[in-house]
Amino acid sequence: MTDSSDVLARLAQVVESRKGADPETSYVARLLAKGPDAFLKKVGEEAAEVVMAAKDAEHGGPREKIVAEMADLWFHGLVALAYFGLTPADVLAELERREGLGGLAEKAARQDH
Ligand SMILES: N=c1c2ncn([C@@H]3O[C@H](COP(=O)(O)OP(=O)(O)OP(=O)(O)O)[C@@H](O)[C@H]3O)c2ncn1[C@@H]1O[C@H](COP(=O)(O)O)[C@@H](O)[C@H]1O
Repeated sequence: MTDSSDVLARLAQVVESRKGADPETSYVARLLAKGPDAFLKKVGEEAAEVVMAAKDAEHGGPREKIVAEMADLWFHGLVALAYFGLTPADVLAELERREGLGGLAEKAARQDH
């Protein structure tokens, strides 16, 4: 039995291992071989599907659909991170950095608002 809290790190390793793998046998290798336009398009599509699933759930649709679409979004996001030499740990570190800093306070402190 594996620890699901490490799944992002494990999946990132698998994605990394697919760099240069055979696009005929690996979906990740195929996406990476096609280049950024392919997986960034998927990120956009999956984000839209999250929104649609959530809007459905507002009207009684299955919440499980949000989970499935969010998983697709996170997965394609991991492919994008890997392409740019980044990992889930980088994103988690950023969230950790923001811990305790309220969004409204952060916005007020920004020059560009
Ligand atoms: N978590 C995932 C994962 N989630 C979603 N997908 C694929 O992402 C695609 C999502 O596309 P859609 O839902 O839009 O369906 P589609 O119409 O088939 O997609 P397109 O033809 O538009 O690409 C599907 O082919 C899914 O199978 C994933 N493919 C792989 N993984 C993980 O990545 C690992 C490595 O995968 P391979 O590189 O294929 O070995 C796997 O072991 C899994 O752990």
